[in-house]
Amino acid sequence: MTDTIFARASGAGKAGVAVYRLSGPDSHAIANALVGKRINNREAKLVALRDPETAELIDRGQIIDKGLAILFRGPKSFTGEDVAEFHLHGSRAVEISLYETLSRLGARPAEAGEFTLRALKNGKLDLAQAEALADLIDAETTLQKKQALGQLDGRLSALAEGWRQQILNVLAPLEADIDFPDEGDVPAAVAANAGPAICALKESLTAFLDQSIRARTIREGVSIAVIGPPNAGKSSLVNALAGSEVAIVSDIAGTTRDIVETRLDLGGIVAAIADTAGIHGATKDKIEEEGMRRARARAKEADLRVAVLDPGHDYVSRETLDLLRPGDFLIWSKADLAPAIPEAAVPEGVSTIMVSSKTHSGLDGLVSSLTEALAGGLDADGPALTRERHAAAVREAVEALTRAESLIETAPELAAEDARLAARALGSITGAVGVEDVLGEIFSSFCIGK
Ligand SMILES: Nc1nc2c(ncn2[C@@H]2O[C@H](COP(=O)(O)OP(=O)(O)OP(=O)(O)O)[C@@H](O)[C@H]2O)c(=O)[nH]1
Ligand SMILES: [K+]
Ligand SMILES: [Mg+2]
Repeated sequence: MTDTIFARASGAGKAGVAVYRLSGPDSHAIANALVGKRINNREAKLVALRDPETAELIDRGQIIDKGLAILFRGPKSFTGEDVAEFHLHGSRAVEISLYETLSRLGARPAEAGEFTLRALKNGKLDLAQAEALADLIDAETTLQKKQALGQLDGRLSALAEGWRQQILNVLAPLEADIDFPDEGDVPAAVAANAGPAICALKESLTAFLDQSIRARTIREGVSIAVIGPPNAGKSSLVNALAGSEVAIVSDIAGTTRDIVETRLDLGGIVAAIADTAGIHGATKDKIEEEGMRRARARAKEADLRVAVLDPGHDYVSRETLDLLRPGDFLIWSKADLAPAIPEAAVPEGVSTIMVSSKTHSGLDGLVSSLTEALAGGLDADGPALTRERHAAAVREAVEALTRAESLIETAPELAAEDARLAARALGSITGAVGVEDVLGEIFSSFCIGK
């Protein structure tokens, strides 16, 4: 027997309206008892909620609150079970007395993600869609929202299911031949058909994996490290990009010691941009040394590096330039002072831009170049392997198909087994097979009430 669960579905804290949700076999009986009469299915009704045990007392009991009640009869509800929703005032006191009463009437507080888990178990959405729901709730940029909505619509699910079906189609004649062999081994015709089909699918999976790596940046965001010698204008640039004074700026070399991180929305990509300590030769200052160590480490692990050099300096920091990789940026700072750009051997594939953090000249150009580098050509609408879990499943399928391909002529039973493994791996994307063990992990990242 399933429990009846409840939680606040809207955000915590004081609010004009808060939405509470009950799901489970007793949810309608409990709702009707609170309201003191039967509520019709899918009809929003303004009601007073009372604790039924005190309702008979003087003054017809204390009301919990007045608000809207809506019932959804399963399976036509979010969870697929009977669901009741109350739209009450977002007050701590109302919440406390509602929770007390609901608990006494036999419902229990929901665990994180439990509503969605029930929806999954009742086939209202699959695992990729449940993940998309979490992504939609977490979405900070329009691009993230677009991607999550597409995934929620079942675009990845349809693709993964299609691949799995293709494998099953190849597998069926192969298995038939293994189970009922006319001759000793698989007829050449079956192997001749299955081989190319497996190979073609393997190729499309591999291509999809490659293209999906960038799509993940929409969901996960990217990290940018701003690096350069002391006083180059790194903190000033980060402040200009962020539009606020996130880092201390001064004319004293060595102002920034710790890494100062802030978030930017670059064309829908969430970028965590890190200001770092100035990198230069050796120092006797232990704190400065540690700052430089952190700066170099951050430069190495960031997705993109923006080096800042002051053209007015009488040297060009080779140490900084050596940290750059193709696709990174080199900013000549303090453009308003209009110094001549020194002759520096710029590493290959690095774009150079002149910027003044004081007058903001060149700043828009930098923002659009960064945006183009990160979000250019990204298709948020298409299906994508937005999580490592999806990519791992596809990689596993590719490996199994590669083995199947090589075994199809010599050991068809083993080839069939590998093809089954590949189908299983792809099925785990939507949760069609073998996901029980990961469910806990996925749903624990949900908020209570989702
Ligand atoms: N005129 C002008 N001055 C700038 C510009 N950018 C930075 N400065 C000045 O350059 C000095 C150093 O700037 P910061 O932003 O602190 O430099 P930094 O690279 O973060 O320095 P450290 O943290 O010490 O490594 C300050 O006096 C800034 O006002 C600019 O675009 N134009
Ligand atoms: K400084
Ligand atoms: Mg600084």
